[in-house]
Amino acid sequence: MIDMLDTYNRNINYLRISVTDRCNLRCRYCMPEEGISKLDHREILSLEDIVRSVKVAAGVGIRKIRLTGGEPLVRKDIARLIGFISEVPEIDDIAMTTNGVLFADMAEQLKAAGLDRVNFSMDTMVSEKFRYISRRDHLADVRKAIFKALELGLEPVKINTVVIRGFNDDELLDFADLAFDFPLHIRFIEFMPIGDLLFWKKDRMITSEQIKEKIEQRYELTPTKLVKGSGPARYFKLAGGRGTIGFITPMSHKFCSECNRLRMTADGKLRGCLYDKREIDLKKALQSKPSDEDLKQLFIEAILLKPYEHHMDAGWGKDNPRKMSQIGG
Ligand SMILES: Nc1nc2c(ncn2[C@@H]2O[C@H](COP(=O)(O)OP(=O)(O)OP(=O)(O)O)[C@@H](O)[C@H]2O)c(=O)[nH]1
Ligand SMILES: C[S@@+](CC[C@H](N)C(=O)[O-])C[C@H]1O[C@@H](n2cnc3c(N)ncnc32)[C@H](O)[C@@H]1O
Ligand code: SF4
Ligand code: SF4
Repeated sequence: MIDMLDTYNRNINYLRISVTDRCNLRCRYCMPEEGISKLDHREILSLEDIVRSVKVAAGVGIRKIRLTGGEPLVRKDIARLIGFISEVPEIDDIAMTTNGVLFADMAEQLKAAGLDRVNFSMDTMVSEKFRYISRRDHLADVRKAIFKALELGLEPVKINTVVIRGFNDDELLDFADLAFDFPLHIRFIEFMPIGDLLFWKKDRMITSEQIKEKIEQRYELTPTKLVKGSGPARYFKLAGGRGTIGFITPMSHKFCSECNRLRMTADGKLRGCLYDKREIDLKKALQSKPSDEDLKQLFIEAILLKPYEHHMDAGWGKDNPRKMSQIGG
């Protein structure tokens, strides 16, 4: 098995696949109320194309796959896709990032297909606030999903919470309590200026330092490296508690020097960085009956295109056509 290093000597072993740009929520920071122009069925990668791409990617060092979206669970053949990916011998971790709305009823099927673990997004634990931020009434389904994942042992079970001043910064201790009471890993994410910035304001962003200070009013925090994962979060144990809290700090402390990832969009573009609009057109290549070696070269090209770091300060740019839901986070 090979390791693939990029231009800056980083080992790229993690592929995030956005399987659809559709979603059953409309989070204000991610999607407008009317949704986004939905890709036609023919424009998105087929199940076969995704599986073939994963096999090729495994040949250039990819070991971890994360399925994301849009909302990955609205893609009809998602369990079959997981089943096929789990047969690729080099892949040792299949994870998903989901809003959880459809998860509880599908959980057994997903686990049986080979899903190893799940990260749920939940920004608030208050029903009216959930309705406000996601423009839909599904908090109860998300909670049910989280406990179902725990029951099935899809561990570690993580929760992604984008912290937004004036919206959920009054709930930080409630989230910490949740991690104290249950074996859950709550990750506070710094709000990023991505997409059409409909909800973004600089003063809505709270740094992880500020969040940590607030939590230390109630809990003693000790760093831990024991939470399985491939992402940038830094974790802390809560003295006496069952879970952990984590911080994802794209704004206050870039983690690009440890970047290990590549992204594939639903319409088949390889993207070297969340924030870099340059893309490699895998879908177009797939239409011309390429050899595996041809495809492999495209993956290598995308890896070598990875920038040293993001330039969020320079802004998203009007010519950057994608929104967060079309990249997958
Ligand atoms: N700037 C930046 N933010 C990222 C990157 N990867 C993840 N994030 C942020 O962190 C959030 C959570 O990521 P997840 O989809 O849960 O995946 P992960 O943290 O890589 O997953 P683990 O393997 O469980 O550690 C994303 O939605 C983004 O907001 C990245 O490469 N760059
Ligand atoms: C784009 S969603 C896709 C997967 C799935 N629909 C979900 O919500 O988990 C992935 C993650 O991106 C996060 N996200 C979206 N916009 C963001 C922003 N501007 N800043 C930080 N995180 C963001 C969401 O909170 C979610 O955890
Ligand atoms: S963050 Fe996830 S759940 Fe919310 S609108 Fe975006 S894709 Fe959908
Ligand atoms: S912003 Fe780009 S370079 Fe930095 S960690 Fe994320 S994907 Fe990697």
